[in-house]
Amino acid sequence: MNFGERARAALEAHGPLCVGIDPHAALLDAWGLPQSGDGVREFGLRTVEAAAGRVGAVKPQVSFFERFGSAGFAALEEVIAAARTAGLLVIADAKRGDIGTTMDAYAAAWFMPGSPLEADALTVSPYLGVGVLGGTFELAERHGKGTFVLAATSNPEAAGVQRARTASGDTVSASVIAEVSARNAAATAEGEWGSHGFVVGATVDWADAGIAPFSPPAPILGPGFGTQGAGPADLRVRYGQAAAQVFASESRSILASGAAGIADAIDAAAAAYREVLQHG
Ligand SMILES: O=c1ccn([C@@H]2O[C@H](COP(=O)(O)O)[C@@H](O)[C@H]2O)c(=O)[nH]1
Repeated sequence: MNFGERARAALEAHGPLCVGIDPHAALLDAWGLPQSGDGVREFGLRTVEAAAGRVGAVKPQVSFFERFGSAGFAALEEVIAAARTAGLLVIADAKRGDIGTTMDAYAAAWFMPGSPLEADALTVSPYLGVGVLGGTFELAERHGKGTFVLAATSNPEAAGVQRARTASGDTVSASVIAEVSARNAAATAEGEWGSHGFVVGATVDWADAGIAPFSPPAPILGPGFGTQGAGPADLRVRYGQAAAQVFASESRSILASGAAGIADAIDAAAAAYREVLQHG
């Protein structure tokens, strides 16, 4: 099964909630864990244990592991492996973007079967040109992996770059979506979801971003829920017809409940998103 279809199956089985694994320094303190590789390992493994069976996907934020160097990366390897063993889709949020030959090495790190950091999908930046992602797309497709391309990110600072107009008059966000959609169409059988999804923040006004109407046959990663201000109702308000395609990503809002409360927090949030999908 390609990644697009695996994402679709996960969304159908579990609903939209995607649990972010972001071991901020303050959260490590609140969880009573050390500021070290051991701390982020324990934080990640406890989050995975709580998420398993409750949601379809987790999104480890690589930066919070990277700050502990090799110990942090060793911890991340364990967290990713535990999540995948538990049947969770792992979306590695590393936002890789570089020239094509360098991207190929990133793709090998995150997609090659047996690689220490093997994940199911990776966030990638198209801002060196969508063309640099060709080798990454190809390796992902070959191994049933996927990408989430930064199209319209949740942060307000993105507007200046992403809402700018290209020579055709489209916004940069819209042109990224069009280029990646063309790749999906060429690489995917009729009726299947493509393996290259889009990051479209839950805080983004689609008319302003020039991306409405937008309902691609591909998954959407929607950060911006929870601490950044969007709530479950924004699944319909923001994503409209594409609501059922969205992994609604929450990190701090769930992780703040602590190790003792995280399972209940995930249950409550997951139910709230499913309710919006079922009853509007
Ligand atoms: O547009 C984007 C893309 C990625 N992110 C990442 O998602 C989480 C959000 O964390 P919260 O605690 O739920 O706010 C974090 O890892 C970001 O790097 C994003 O926020 N916006």
